[in-house]
Amino acid sequence: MPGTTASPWSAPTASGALDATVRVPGSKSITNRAYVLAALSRQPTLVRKPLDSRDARLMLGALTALGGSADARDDDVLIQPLRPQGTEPVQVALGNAGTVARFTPALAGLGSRAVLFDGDEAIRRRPIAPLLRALTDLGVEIDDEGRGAPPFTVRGHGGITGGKVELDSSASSQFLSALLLAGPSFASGVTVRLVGDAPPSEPHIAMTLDLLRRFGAAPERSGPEFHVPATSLSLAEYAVEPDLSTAAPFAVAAAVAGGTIRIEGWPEHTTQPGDWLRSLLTELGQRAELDATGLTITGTGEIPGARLDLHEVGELTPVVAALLCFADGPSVISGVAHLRGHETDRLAALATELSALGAGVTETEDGLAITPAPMHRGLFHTYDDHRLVMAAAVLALRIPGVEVENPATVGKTFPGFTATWQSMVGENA
Ligand SMILES: O=C(O)C1=C[C@@H](OP(=O)(O)O)[C@@H](O)[C@H](O)C1
Ligand SMILES: C=C(OP(=O)(O)O)C(=O)O
Repeated sequence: MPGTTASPWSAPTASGALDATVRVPGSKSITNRAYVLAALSRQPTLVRKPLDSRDARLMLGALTALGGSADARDDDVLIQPLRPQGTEPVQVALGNAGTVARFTPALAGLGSRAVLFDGDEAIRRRPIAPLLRALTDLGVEIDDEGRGAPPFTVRGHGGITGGKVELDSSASSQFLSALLLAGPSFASGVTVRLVGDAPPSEPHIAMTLDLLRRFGAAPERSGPEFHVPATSLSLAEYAVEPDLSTAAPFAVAAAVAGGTIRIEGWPEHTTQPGDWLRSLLTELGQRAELDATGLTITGTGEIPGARLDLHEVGELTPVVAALLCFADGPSVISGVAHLRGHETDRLAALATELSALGAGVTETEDGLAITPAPMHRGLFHTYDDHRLVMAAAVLALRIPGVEVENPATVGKTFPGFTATWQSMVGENA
């Protein structure tokens, strides 16, 4: 069984209706995009209130290895542009961060070194071959010994010509985002023509285009074709929004336990997929009110079954699946076959762990079928997946005695999760 030998976390059960205000850290997806674009800019960028977590630190480590630098200033981080110097080989540690694994190889192609990319066992199993093929087609020299997966070496030759390329981004939207983020720095820009099934996670593609525009690029999209002209990027300062996918377990907590949860700083306009939770919760009969200070969710504790296509918001699946275990009828989640290539095979992990606690959960070809049933205490395995820790916390609100294995793995995106969760429920951390 995956995981570490650290003690499990006894996740708290709600003793009554919830009443709490919570603040979640910065968005992983925005932070790591802002860091990449800042490193590719011609002048330093002050990234305000970025996420500080394992994935964000891995991104800073990668940029430092590639010739950039980052200085923490209170809650902010000043990123210096990449100044690749020297020719000796370096290494980039990927951990299990999809954004680092997918976004940084192109940056190595812009430098003049051999850069070895490798990380956790799990990242070696996650899809990346279509991206490596597209980078190769754009003139980047990559040696992966035919694996199409880490470990692989990018041999930089001082720049990337760029131009037109075909890409199958159906296994992960991050392949497309990777080419678009680096595109302004290619000599001829980049034109990506998507082939194969549509990429998942459409909001994350919109996020990439939004961030590119803020840094001065002019991406264009026409059906399956994306064009990013060569541009000199720059943005003096950029403030990161709170992470709405990290906010997801807090947002659904009021629906599960009843009561009111306020999430500070929920943006009024955003490209984050987590914003879809407002319409989901409303559709499920809860109240979600957004104003300039944040989002207030008032829940009933009663949840109807639902049929949900989560193709665009796949990373919310673990928390939504946990929520639907408390519905008053069956539910079906579809459109998320690609979750088999996330931090772990999330469909298998959720079917196994939710069933082990008593729910009727089975895998379908592209999702989960959930038949609620009385659930009971037990150890919830987390497969080194932060979002499984969050899903288990949601279950524990109504099931006494849920023990969460390896809670520290939540540090991928929110190192303070268990303490914040306990204070939301009214327990001392
Ligand atoms: O670009 C991004 O920041 C992300 C895109 C999505 O990846 P997939 O398209 O691989 O699901 C999402 O699940 C991941 O958590 C973050
Ligand atoms: C899929 C996820 O992460 P990654 O950025 O590693 O792809 C996630 O956070 O749910």
